[in-house]
Amino acid sequence: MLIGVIADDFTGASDIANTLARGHGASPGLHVVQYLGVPDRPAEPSVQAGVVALKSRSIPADRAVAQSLAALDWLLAQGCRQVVFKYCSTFDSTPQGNIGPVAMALADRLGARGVVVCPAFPTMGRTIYQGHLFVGDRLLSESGMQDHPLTPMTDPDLRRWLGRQGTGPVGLVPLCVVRQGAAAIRAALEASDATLVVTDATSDEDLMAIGAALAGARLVTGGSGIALGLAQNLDVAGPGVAAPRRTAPGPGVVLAGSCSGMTRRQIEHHRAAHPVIEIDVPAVMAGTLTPEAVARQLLALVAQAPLAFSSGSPEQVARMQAEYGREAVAARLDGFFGDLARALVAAGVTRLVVAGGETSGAVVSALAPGALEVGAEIDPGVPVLRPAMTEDDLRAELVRLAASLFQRGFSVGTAGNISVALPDGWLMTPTNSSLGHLDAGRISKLDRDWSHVGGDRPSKEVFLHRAFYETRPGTGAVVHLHSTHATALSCLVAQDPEDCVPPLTPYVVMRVGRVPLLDYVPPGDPAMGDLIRARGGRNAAVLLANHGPVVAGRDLLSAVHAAEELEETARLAILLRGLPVRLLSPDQVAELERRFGGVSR
Ligand SMILES: Nc1ncnc2c1ncn2[C@@H]1O[C@H](COP(=O)(O)OP(=O)(O)OP(=O)(O)O)[C@@H](O)[C@H]1O
Ligand SMILES: O=C(O)[C@@H](O)C(=O)CO
Repeated sequence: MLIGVIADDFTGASDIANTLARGHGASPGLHVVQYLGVPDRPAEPSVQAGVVALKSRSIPADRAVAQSLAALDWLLAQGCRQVVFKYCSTFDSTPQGNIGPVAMALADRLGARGVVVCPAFPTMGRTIYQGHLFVGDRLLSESGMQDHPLTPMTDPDLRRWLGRQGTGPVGLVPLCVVRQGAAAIRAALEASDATLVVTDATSDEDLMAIGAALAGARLVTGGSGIALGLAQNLDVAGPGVAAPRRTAPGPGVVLAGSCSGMTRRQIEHHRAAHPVIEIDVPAVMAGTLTPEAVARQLLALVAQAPLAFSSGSPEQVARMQAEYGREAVAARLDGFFGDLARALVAAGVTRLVVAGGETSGAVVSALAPGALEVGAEIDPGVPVLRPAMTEDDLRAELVRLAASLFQRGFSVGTAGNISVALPDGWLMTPTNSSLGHLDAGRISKLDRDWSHVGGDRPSKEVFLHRAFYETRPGTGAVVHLHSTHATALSCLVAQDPEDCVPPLTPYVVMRVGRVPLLDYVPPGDPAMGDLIRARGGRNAAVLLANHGPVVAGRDLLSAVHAAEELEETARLAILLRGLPVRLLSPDQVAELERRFGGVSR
C-alpha cells in the first residue's frame, strides 16, 4: 500500500477513494479499497491506496483521536508512505473538535510539521481563499452550513476554527504563493512554524500544484480534492480499467437519515410522485417503533419506489439530542436503519438509495461488512463500491472464468495458468490441470512468502506470476495462456520487440498497453521470471517468444478481459498482415492514455 487514508465518515471515504481511483491529469488512477472501520487483517498486496472509513466526525474528540490513531497504525503496518486525513469539504466540526485534535495527534505520531489543511473541492464549489472556506459564492458560515444540526459551521475562517479546537497557531499558504507552483508551496510549508497550515485553493490546478508539493510528506489533511495530485508523485502505472459489473435490476427503496437542508428538500421533491413515510424518532427511541414495522409499510408500497426518512428539522434534532444525548440518538438510528435495510433486502429489495454519511455507513456495514472495491465514478465524488470478494468467491470465479476461456478455445489441454491475489497470499491453478475442469477446493494456495500451503501443487510457472506481483503494484491477478493468435505473434520476428502488438483499436491501448516480446526461454526456466522482472513493472502484458502471452490486471475479471483483448488484437494483426493498415497514431494513443489512464509507463 502506497497511500493510506483515514476518513471521518463513510461517504467522505468513498469520495476520496473515487478521487484516487479515477486519477487526474498526471496522477494515475490507483487500485483503491475502502474498509469499513480498521480491518483486523492485512490488506491484499495489490491495493495501492487503502481508505479506512471511520464514523468519527461527530463523536467525542478523544474517541475520534483514538480511532484515528488505530487506523494510522494499521495503515503504517501495510507499508503506507503517505497518510491522508480526510474530512468534509465543508469542514464539518465543532469548537470541541474533531478535525484539529485528530490532525494534531496524527502529526505528533508521524513527527510531521507544516502539515497542509485543505478541504477545497472546487468541482463542488468548495474553495479556500485567505484561509476562508467558501461554498459557491458564499462564505461557509452563510451557506446554510451554519444551521447544520450536528456540526454548525458558524465561522468560515479555518485558522480561527482550528484554533478554537486547541491546535495552537495555524499557518497560511495564500493563493498567491500556491499560484507560484509546487516549489514555492513546499518552501512555504517547510518555513512555517505551525504544525497545521491552511492552504488556499480555488481550482483543480491549484490542487495539482499542492499535490506535487506534497511529494514525500508523511501526513496530508484535506477534503477529497487534496488527493487529486498525490498519485503523480508515485512511480506507478494505473492498474488498468476496472472490469464493468452489472447493476441489479429489481425493486428499490430510498432511506434518508441526513438532516441537511438539501436532503429535506429532496424528500419533499420525492413526495410529489412517490409514497413517503416519516420514521417517528421519539417512538424509535422509546422502543415502540421497530424496523420490521417500517419494512412492512415500505414493502407494501415497493412498486412505487417509496422513501422512509428520519431527517428532522434542526429544532426536532435538538429536542431529541437534549432528551437522550447525541450519541445515543445516532447509535439507535444507525442500528434502526441497518436492521431496516437487512429486512428489506431479505424480502427481495435489490436497490437501496441512502442519504447521509452516517446513515449510509450504517446501512453498508449492516449489509456488507468488510472491504469494498472502488469502481467507476457515477457523479462527482461518488463512485461505485462493491463488496470485495471472499476467498471462496474468488475460487468460484477462477473456476468459472477458466472454464469459459477453455470452452472458447483460449486454452487447450493443460496449457495456461492463472493466479489471483488474496489478503494472505495467492490462489494459483495447479500444475498439469486443465483450465476447463478446475476443482475450486483443489486450487493451489500459496502464502505471502510464496510457499505452497494448500490444494494441489501449483503451476511450475509460478515465477512468471510472482515477477508481475512483485514489480507491478496494483496487480490483483495474472493470466498466462497459449492462445493461438497471441502465440502466433510470439513466433514471428518482431519489427519492434518493445512494442510487438500494433495499436489497432482503442481497447488494446486502454486494457493492454504496449506489449514487449521477451526472449525465448524453455518452459519452467525461472529465467523467464527474470525477464519479466527486468521490465520493472512497466508493462501490463508481455509475449514470451514461441510460447504465449502473460497478462496482469487489477483483479481477475480485468486480467481475463485484457488477455482476451490481447488475443483478439493478435488475431486482427494476423488477419491484416500484408494489408495497408491504418494504425492509431501516437497522438491518438497518447490521448487514450490521458483519458482512460495508461496501463504502460
Ligand atoms: N430526527 C432526528 N433526530 C435526531 N437525530 C437524527 C434524526 N434523524 C437523523 N438523525 C441523526 O443525524 C445524523 C445524520 O447524519 P448523516 O451523516 O447521516 O447525515 P448528514 O451529516 O446530514 O449528511 P452528510 O454526511 O452526507 O453531510 C445521524 O447521526 C442520525 O442518526
Ligand atoms: O467532502 C465532502 O463534501 C464529502 O466527501 C463528505 O465528507 C461527505 O460526508
